[in-house]
Order: sequence, then C-alpha cells, then structure tokens
Amino acid sequence: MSPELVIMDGSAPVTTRLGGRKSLVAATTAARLTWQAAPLATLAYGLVALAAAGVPVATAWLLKLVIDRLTAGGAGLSGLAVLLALAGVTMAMLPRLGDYLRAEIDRAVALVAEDRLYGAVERFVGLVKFEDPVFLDRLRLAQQGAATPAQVVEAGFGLLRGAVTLVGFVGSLSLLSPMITLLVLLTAVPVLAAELALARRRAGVLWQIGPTERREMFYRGLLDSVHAAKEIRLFGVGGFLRGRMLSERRTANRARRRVDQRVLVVQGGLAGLGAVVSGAALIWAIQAARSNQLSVGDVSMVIAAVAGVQSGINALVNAVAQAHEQLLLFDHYVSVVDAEPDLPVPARPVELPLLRDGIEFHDVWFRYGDEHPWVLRGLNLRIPAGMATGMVGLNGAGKSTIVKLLCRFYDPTRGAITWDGVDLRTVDAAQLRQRIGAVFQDFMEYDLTARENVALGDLSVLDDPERLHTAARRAGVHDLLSSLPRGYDTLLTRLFFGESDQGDPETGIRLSGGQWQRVALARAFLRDRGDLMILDEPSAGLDAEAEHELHTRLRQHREGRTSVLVSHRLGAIRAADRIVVVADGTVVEQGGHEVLLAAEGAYARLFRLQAAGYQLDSDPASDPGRVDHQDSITID
Ligand SMILES: Nc1ncnc2c1ncn2[C@@H]1O[C@H](COP(=O)(O)OP(=O)(O)OP(=O)(O)O)[C@@H](O)[C@H]1O
Repeated sequence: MSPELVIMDGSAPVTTRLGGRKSLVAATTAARLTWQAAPLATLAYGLVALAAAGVPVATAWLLKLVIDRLTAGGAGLSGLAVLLALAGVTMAMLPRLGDYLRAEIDRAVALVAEDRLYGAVERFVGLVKFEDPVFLDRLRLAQQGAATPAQVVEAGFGLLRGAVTLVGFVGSLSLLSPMITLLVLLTAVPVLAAELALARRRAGVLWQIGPTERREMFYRGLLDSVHAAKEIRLFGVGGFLRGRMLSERRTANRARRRVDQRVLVVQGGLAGLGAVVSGAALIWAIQAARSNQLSVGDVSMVIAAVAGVQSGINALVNAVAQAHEQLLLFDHYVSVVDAEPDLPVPARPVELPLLRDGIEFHDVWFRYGDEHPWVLRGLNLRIPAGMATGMVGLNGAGKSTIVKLLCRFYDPTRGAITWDGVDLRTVDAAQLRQRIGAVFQDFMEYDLTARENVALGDLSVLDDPERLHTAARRAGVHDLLSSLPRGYDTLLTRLFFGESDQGDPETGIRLSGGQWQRVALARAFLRDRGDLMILDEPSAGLDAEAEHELHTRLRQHREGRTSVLVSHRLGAIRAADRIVVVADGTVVEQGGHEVLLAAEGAYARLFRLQAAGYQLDSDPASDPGRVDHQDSITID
C-alpha cells in the first residue's frame, strides 16, 4: 500500500499522505477523543458490536441443527426453535440500538472536537493564517474532520465485529471444506487493496476541490448577502455570479464523478467476484450432499458460512477503508489543532509596562508574504506617549498596515517595534491588545443586540450599564440606542427572525452606516483607559455635524493620552500634536500642522487642495496644489 496519492488533474498536483505510524497516532488520538467525549455510549456501542458479530454465527449453527434434526425425525426441536427465535429478535433489535448509540457518540464527539478546533483557531493571534488559502482549505477539511473521530472509532468496532463474524464462519466453513474456505479468503485480498485505494482517492479529491468549493461558497455568499444585494441589482450581475457559482460546482462535480465512476467499476467487479465464489461453493455443496458427503443441514451451513465469511470480509474491508478515509480527514483536524503558533510566542513574555515614553518603529520593513511587494521600506516612526499623532498618506501608502503592526497582527519582516523600549515580539499579544482601543476602517457590524454590539469592546460592561452608556454617550449614540423599541436590548439585525416576528418592529432594527460607525466607536471607547487609542478613519461615515462634534470630543478626550488618528480628512488631522505623512512605505514628512504647511511639501499640497474644495468660489483646477495624475489622491 502506497502511503501517498498524487492526483494530476490539469491543476497543481495534490498530495495526500498518511503513513502507517501517522495513521496509528491519528487513530489513537481519535479513540482518546471519543472516549473522553462519550465513555458510556462508547462502551455500550462496543458491546452491541460484539453481540451483533456473534449472533449470525450462532443463528447459522442453530439453523443447521434444526434442519439436521428435522431430517432425522424431529426430536428436541422446540428448545432449538425458541433459541432461533430469540436470536432473530436480538438481530432485529441490535441495529436500532447501535444506530442510537452511534448518533449519541457522534453528537458528543462533534461538540468536543469543534470546541478544540475553534479553541485552536483562536490561538492564532495574528492574521497571516486567515489570509493563507492553503490554511483556509485545511481548515474547511478540518471542520469536516471534527466529525470523524467518532466514525474512526465506529470503524474500529466495525473491524472488531467483522473479525468476530469472520472467525466464527471461517471456523465453521473450514470444518466442512478447507478448499472453499481458502478460496473465499483469497478473494478478500484484492477487495481490501481496492477499497483502500478508493478511500485514499476520495480523500484526495476532497482536498483537490477545496479551493473550488470555497470559491463556490464565496459566490453563493454574494448572492444571498444583503451587503452585496444593492450592487448586484444595480449592475445586473446576478446572472454572471450565478454562472460563476454553477461553473465551480460543475468543476467539483466532475472531480467527484470521476471518483464515483471508479468506485462503480471497482466495487461492481468485486461484487461479481464474490458472487462467482458463492455460486461455486453452492454447486460444490449440492454435489457433496448428493453423494452423501454432506447432510442437508451442512448445505444450509455452507450457504450461511460463505455468505457470512463474505459479509465479514466486506465489513472488515469497509471498516478499514472507512477508517483510512476518515483518518485522512482527521489528519487535517489534528494539523490545525496542533499547529505551531502563527506568530512567535515568547517562552516567558515580558510584562508590558504602562506607556510613558512612546512607541517606536526602528527601520521597519514589512511585506505580507514572500511573494508580495514591500509595503514598508525602512520605516522609522515615533509615537510619543501622551500625544495625538495624525497619520496621512495616499491610498495604499501603508497607514493601515502600520496600525495592524501596532496591534501585532503581524510582526515586522525586518526591524523592530518597541513600546517604551520593549520589543513587541517579546510580549504577549493578548496583553498588548488589552491596552489598546481601536476602530478600524472595516469595523464589524455584529448581528447582536445594541448592548452586545457595544459590550464586545469589554465584556465586563454587560453588567455595568453606567460604563456602557458613558461610552455610547461619548460616541454620540446613546440617545439613539436608548430610544430603540427595546432600548439597548434591541437586536441590530433582522437576520434571526421567524416568520411570525417579521412584522414586529420591536424585534430588530437596521442602523445606517454612520450610526454603525458610532456603535463601533462606542466599542473602542470602552478601552479608552488603555494606553493607546487607534482611530483608523473614525469619521468616514459620519455627517458633517456629527464629524465636527466627534472630533471636538476626541480632541478634549485625548488630551494627555496617546492616540493615533488615520484620516484622509485633513481638517480632522490638523489638530493632532504631530502629523506624519507616509508615502512609499516610509515617513516622508512629520511635524505640527503649521510647520508642515510652511514646509510646502506633500502635506501642504494635500491640505490646500482639500481646503480649496471647501471655498465657495474656488476652482480646484486652478489650484497650485492640484495633483493631476489619476491614481494619486482621494478626497473624501
Ligand atoms: N492583507 C494583505 N495582504 C496583501 N497585501 C496587502 C494586505 N493589506 C494591504 N495590502 C497591501 O499593502 C499596501 C498598503 O495597504 P494599506 O491598507 O496599509 O494602505 P493605506 O495607506 O491604509 O491605504 P488607504 O488609505 O487606502 O486605506 C497596499 O498596496 C495593499 O495592496
């Protein structure tokens, strides 16, 4: 058996590997997990499997004895008949009990396995993994793999059941004909080899079509997403996206069909082989009975034993193939659960001091991956404690990247970022983030209640309405949230309602973009006693009045605190204590507003251009600061 399968399908080769030792480790892990999740049900299932294996052998013997006694005159039949009937009842009941126990084990194991899987996903403190397509494919298979430990154990019991049945019938058959026994056993070898190959191929195809299925999910998500609905209708691209979705589905179907065809051919051939062997055994038994070598009961035993051996072999082979296939999937689960941290975790993290001096970028080079271009190129930047630092720059200059590095979602590729002299790589990322309040450009809108939407910034305020309301007031959203039909307990979504709720305005409402932005700000303000407040375009969705009000509040509030404000609205930036202009991955200018204006550099040019846009009689086309090339500037 080759431990490796390589599938060439016009795309990159896909390899699925699971060596013997690795299989054993994975099987042991799966068994341990199942036992921990459902010990009693597992034990009971094992007993049921053993009983289900023994009863058919006992039935075949009882039947043989009944037939022999019938042909010999019929003495002592009633006891045998009762036993035969009992065996029949047991055989009828056991599968039902087995089904129930199997479902119970599946539920319990899936719960524990999912908990561990998503616990592991949460341990990836950075963002790199979530942007890596190979990891995303593996995660998708790991989600399927989370259901497999129970199936691996079930396959183990299937193996046991098959083995017990097989031994019972092989023993019985060999008493009647060693030749037929050998013949039946020999057919098991190709069956086993073929089923294992099929299992590997099926698991390989799952891996191979992973990207295709993720793309299909993406298109499906667009077609049923409320966010995308507007543009899709406006541009009339629903049919185009549906076509793309179906095309991905067809690609996946083609790959699955090829495997199914192979399964059809191989399993069809094997079934034919089994039937030929059974037929040969039957012909031999009838001939032997005619020449008085076998009794009529023996003929019934041969028939039952050949069928029993074949079904035992099938059960064994299926169990091995199923276990193998499930282990290949479970391997993805194990590799996610046991994955190394995405960012280096110091053995003994340095305690992060209260920020007193400042945060510094020392010759920081950064790119999102080896195949990506440099985003930051030797950036040196100081964010002094107790001051407001404004950051400006053209689209794609690297401002949000700097913000993400400040939160340690990534580590610099070269150079270092220090917090009062302590390298961020030596501290615990969770501790760092507890000290930071932030609103990102792409903030989240959670389909939860207003209270929960704000409280996600600091869950302890779920029971502290005073702090919750203060943060909401500061973000200018308290009046709105308290006036909702159920106040802060109103759902900010209409996603989770049943038909009967649809008409009830109290069950959920939708907020506008600017209102959502205020909720996100309130969330960040819960952390404003932290050392650093980061606001990446905090007012992009606000109306002019709200923006003015927000920035006045922010100015009062940030006095003496450390903050970083990223904005294209230079009117908001001008009041910062220091302004940093980022271009081409470095800081090209820095200083106060007046100093930068006097310097007549990039900042002065951008500021005058925006200011001219607000003058009643101005003509931006004649402005000396106008930047002509198309890609160079965005004015909100
Ligand atoms: N996750 C990512 N993976 C790869 N490249 C990225 C990623 N995020 C950003 N980039 C690239 O990094 C560069 C800087 O992006 P960044 O978002 O930091 O710019 P920005 O100055 O914040 O721009 P904007 O003003 O448009 O928000 C861009 O060229 C962008 O394509």
